[in-house]
Amino acid sequence: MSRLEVRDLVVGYDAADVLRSVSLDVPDGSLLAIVGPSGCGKTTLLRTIAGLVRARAGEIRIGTRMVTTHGIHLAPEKRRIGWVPQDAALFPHLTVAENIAFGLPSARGSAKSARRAATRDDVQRLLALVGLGALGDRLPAQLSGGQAQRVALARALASAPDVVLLDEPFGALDPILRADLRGSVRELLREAGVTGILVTHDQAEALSIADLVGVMRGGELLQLDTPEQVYRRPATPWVAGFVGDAVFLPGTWHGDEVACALGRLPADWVPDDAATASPLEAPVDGASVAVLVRPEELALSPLAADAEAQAVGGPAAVVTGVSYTGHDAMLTVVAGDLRLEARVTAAGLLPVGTRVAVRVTGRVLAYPARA
Ligand SMILES: Nc1ncnc2c1ncn2[C@@H]1O[C@H](COP(=O)(O)OP(=O)(O)OP(=O)(O)O)[C@@H](O)[C@H]1O
Repeated sequence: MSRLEVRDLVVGYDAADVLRSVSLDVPDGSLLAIVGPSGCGKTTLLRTIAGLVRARAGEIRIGTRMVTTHGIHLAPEKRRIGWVPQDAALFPHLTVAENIAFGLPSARGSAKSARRAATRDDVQRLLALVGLGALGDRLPAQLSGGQAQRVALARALASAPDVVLLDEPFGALDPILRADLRGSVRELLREAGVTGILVTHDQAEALSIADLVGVMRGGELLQLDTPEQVYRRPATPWVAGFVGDAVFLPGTWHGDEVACALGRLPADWVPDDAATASPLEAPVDGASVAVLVRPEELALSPLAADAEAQAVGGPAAVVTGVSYTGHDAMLTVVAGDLRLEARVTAAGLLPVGTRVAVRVTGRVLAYPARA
């Protein structure tokens, strides 16, 4: 178990840099999930930490060991890092137990040694840990996708790594298996006490299983925070839209309130560069801002007439669409030029055509308005 620190990492394959000064810190035994659009550099980050790609600049430290810095590039096999790829990548001619034994340092990457080691207690313990105690003699072709991923995790843990890197480990699985496996992988990593980085395309997955979430775009890490902070206080409007549904309204700043189409709302200011700017640097009164409202922050109350809407204080609107998902539903609500998405529980479902008053619950966030 070890802390992982990355400082000002710059990586490129050809002329252009693919990672641009990425810094992150994953405490001992924590799981960091990295999300970001395709091509933003997630896999490159994992490959560089693993030592498979050389950095142009920056440092990587695992515990007290510096594994990458100017003039130093520790070989991948010496980094004490386990790797779980998207497709499990098991050896087809080795049994489950032999595949796991292959990861033992004593097997030294040899199939012959792995066959000999397959009956060892530590292999049996790893098999039990990933819930496959009865399947040690099976070949990979006789496993389901989820079972194969568990074997890949056990093989990665066999070397007693300080850090495990998981590159889209659930990507090829169906949604039910995926949900089931991600819960158990989180528990297994915790039990093994290993620090982990998980790359995923699934924002909900990142928010639900990780201790920390890193949001990348164009080779930069835009935010590294707890899942709650990333969702509740995104560093930029782009992050807000990437990690969840977001409505942005134009507004003006007035002290700790904004005025926008949904009325005058209590608001917190999020400066352009949340990491460095002082929170005191709020805009001047009357300055234009972009107001973030999440769909679940909109409360809808059905109305009998326009007069009632005015009494409630919010704009009168009408429900024009319903997207039902079982436990909740997304309602499209239109008020004049304003089009909003509001998330309601199944019990709060309103039919198309219902006239409603719209109210914002809680504080909203205000970002610098983009020209
Ligand atoms: N071996 C390589 N040689 C040259 N360019 C590469 C190489 N591997 C990746 N790239 C480029 O580096 C950039 C980042 O790729 P990377 O695979 O790290 O992104 P990613 O965020 O993991 O993408 P995805 O989500 O699609 O897997 C992309 O523009 C990609 O084309």
